[in-house]
Amino acid sequence: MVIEIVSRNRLKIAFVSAISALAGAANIWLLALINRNAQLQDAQRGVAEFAVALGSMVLVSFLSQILLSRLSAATFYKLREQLVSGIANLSSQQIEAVGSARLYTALTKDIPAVHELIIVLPNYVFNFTVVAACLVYLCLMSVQLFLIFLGFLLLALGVAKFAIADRAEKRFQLRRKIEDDLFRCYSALIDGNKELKLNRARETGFVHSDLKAHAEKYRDATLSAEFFWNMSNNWSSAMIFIGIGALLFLAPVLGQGSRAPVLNYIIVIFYMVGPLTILMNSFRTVYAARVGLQKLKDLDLDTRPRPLASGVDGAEPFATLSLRGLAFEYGATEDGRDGFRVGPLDLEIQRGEIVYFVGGNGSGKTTAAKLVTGLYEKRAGSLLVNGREVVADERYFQNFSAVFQDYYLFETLVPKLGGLPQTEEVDALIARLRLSEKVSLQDGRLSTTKLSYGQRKRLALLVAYFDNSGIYVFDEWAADQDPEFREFFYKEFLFDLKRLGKTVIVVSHDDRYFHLADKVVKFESGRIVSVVDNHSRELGQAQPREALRA
Ligand SMILES: Nc1ncnc2c1ncn2[C@@H]1O[C@H](COP(=O)(O)OP(=O)(O)OP(=O)(O)O)[C@@H](O)[C@H]1O
Repeated sequence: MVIEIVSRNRLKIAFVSAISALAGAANIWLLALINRNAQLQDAQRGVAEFAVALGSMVLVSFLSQILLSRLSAATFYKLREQLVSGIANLSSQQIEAVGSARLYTALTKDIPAVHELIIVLPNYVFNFTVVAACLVYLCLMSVQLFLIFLGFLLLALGVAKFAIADRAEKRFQLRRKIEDDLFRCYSALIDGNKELKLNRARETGFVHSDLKAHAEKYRDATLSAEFFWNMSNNWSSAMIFIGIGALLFLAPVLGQGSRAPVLNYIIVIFYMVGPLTILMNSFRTVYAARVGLQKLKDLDLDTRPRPLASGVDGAEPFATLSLRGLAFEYGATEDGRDGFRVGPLDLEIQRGEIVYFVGGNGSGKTTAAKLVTGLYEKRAGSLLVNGREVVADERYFQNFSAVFQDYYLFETLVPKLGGLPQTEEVDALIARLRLSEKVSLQDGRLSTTKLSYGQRKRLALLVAYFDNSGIYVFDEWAADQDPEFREFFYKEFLFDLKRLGKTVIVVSHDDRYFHLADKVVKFESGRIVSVVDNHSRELGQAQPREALRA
C-alpha cells in the first residue's frame, strides 16, 4: 500500500526533493559568501551577490515547504483512505480474528508513523544536500584537514548507527508490540467501565495487574530505547567535537600555521552540525516508519476499492436459497484446541418463508446465520441462489439485512431499493414500536439513539426494516423485549415482512412461537439435527414439533 503510494507520487517526491536540494545548495552558497567576505578588506563588493543568494534561499526554501506540506497532506489522506478501504474489505471473521484494538492502532499509530517518513523525506534531502555540500566545501578548503575530520565523522556515524541506534530500533519495535496490548486494556477500561466500577476487586486487579503491567513494559521499553538513542546522539556529538579539537591541535603540526583558515574550517563544520543532527534524528522517524510498515504489511490488507454493485438490481428476483454441504470452522483457540465447526449444512429456504434457527446455547445458530449471509466465509460446500452457486460476490451481501446480537445502530435510513421512505410510513412504525415520544425522523436521520437497551433494539429493527432487503436475519431479537413487543415481533412484524415477499431467518429460543414459523431448523453441536416444516411437511430427519420444545 505504502510502496504503491510512494511509487505513484515518485515524480512529485523527486520534484520536492530536488527543490529541497536547491534550497540546501542556496544555504551553502550563502555560507561560502559569508566565509569569503569575512576575509575581504572591501566586503561591500559582495553585497549584491549576498542579496541574490539570500533571496534565492528564502524563495526556494519557502517553495519547498509549501510543496512539501501539500504532498504530505495528500499522501496522508491517501494512506488513510487505503487503510479504510483495506479494513472495509476484511470479512467479519477476519475483523474478529485481527481484533479491533489492532485495527485502531493501525489507524492511529502505524499510518501516522509512515506518513511522518514521507514528510521527513524531502527535509532529509535538504539536510543531506547541505551536509554533502559542506563536506565538498571542506575538502576544497583543505584535503588534509578534511580527511582527518572525515575519519572522525565516519567513526561517529558508524558506531552510532550499527552499535547503538540499531539497539534502540529493537526497543522501539518491542514498544510498538506492547502498544497493541495497551490499547486492548484501554478498550477494556472504557467499554468495561461499569463492570470495573461495580467490582472493586476486579478494578484493582485489572488496573494494577493488566494495565499496569503493560504500562510498565511500555515505560521500560521507552526508557531503554531512549537510552540507546540518546547514547547514539551524544556519542556522535562528542566525536564531532573531538574531530574539531583534533583539527585545532593537528593543524599546526600539518603545516597549517595560520589560525584563520582553520577557524573558517571550523565555522563550516559548526554550520554542518545542525543539518547533520537533523539527519541523524530522522533515523528515528525511519525506524518508527519501518515498524509501522511491517505492522501494516502483517495485516495483509487488500486495499483495492470494492465495486459498488447492488445485488438487488439484478434481473432475476430472489426465489430460493440452498445450502449444500455448507461448512465453517473457527480458527484454533489460543490453547491449541480446534475451533468450533459448523456443518456440513443442507437446507432449502424459499422466498417469503419464515425460518427459525433453534437449539441450545453454543449450538451454532448465530454462526450458521452469519455463514448464510456470507459474512463468514465458508470452508466447504456451496450456497445457491435460484439454483446458481454464489461465488464470492459483493452483490450477495446486498440480499440481506440483519440485526445480530452485536449490532451497530446507524442513525440513517438507507433503503437498498426505492427512494427514502415517506415520513408518515416511518412515523407509523415508530409508533408501533412505541417510540414516538422518544424519537422522530429528521432529514432522513433518527433524532436520537440515546435510548434504553430494549428501545435501541427496537430502533435497530426499524432501521433494518427500511433497508428494504430480500432476506432478513434477526438474531435473538426478542430476547430482551417486553412480552408486548415479543408478541408484536413474532405475530405481526415477521408476518408484515412475509406479506411483502421478504424471507426471514430468526435465531430464537422463544419456543412459544416456534409454531408460527414456516420451517424450524434445529441445531446441535454445529449441525442441523432436524428441519420441521410447520405446514406438516417434514424434511430430512424431522422430528415432531413437541420434541423441539424439549
Ligand atoms: N468469534 C468466535 N471465535 C471462535 N469461536 C467462536 C466465536 N463465536 C462463537 N464461537 C464458538 O462457536 C460456537 C457456536 O457459537 P454461536 O454463537 O454460533 O452459538 P449460538 O447457537 O448462536 O449460541 P447462543 O444461543 O448462546 O447465542 C460456540 O460454542 C463457540 O465455541
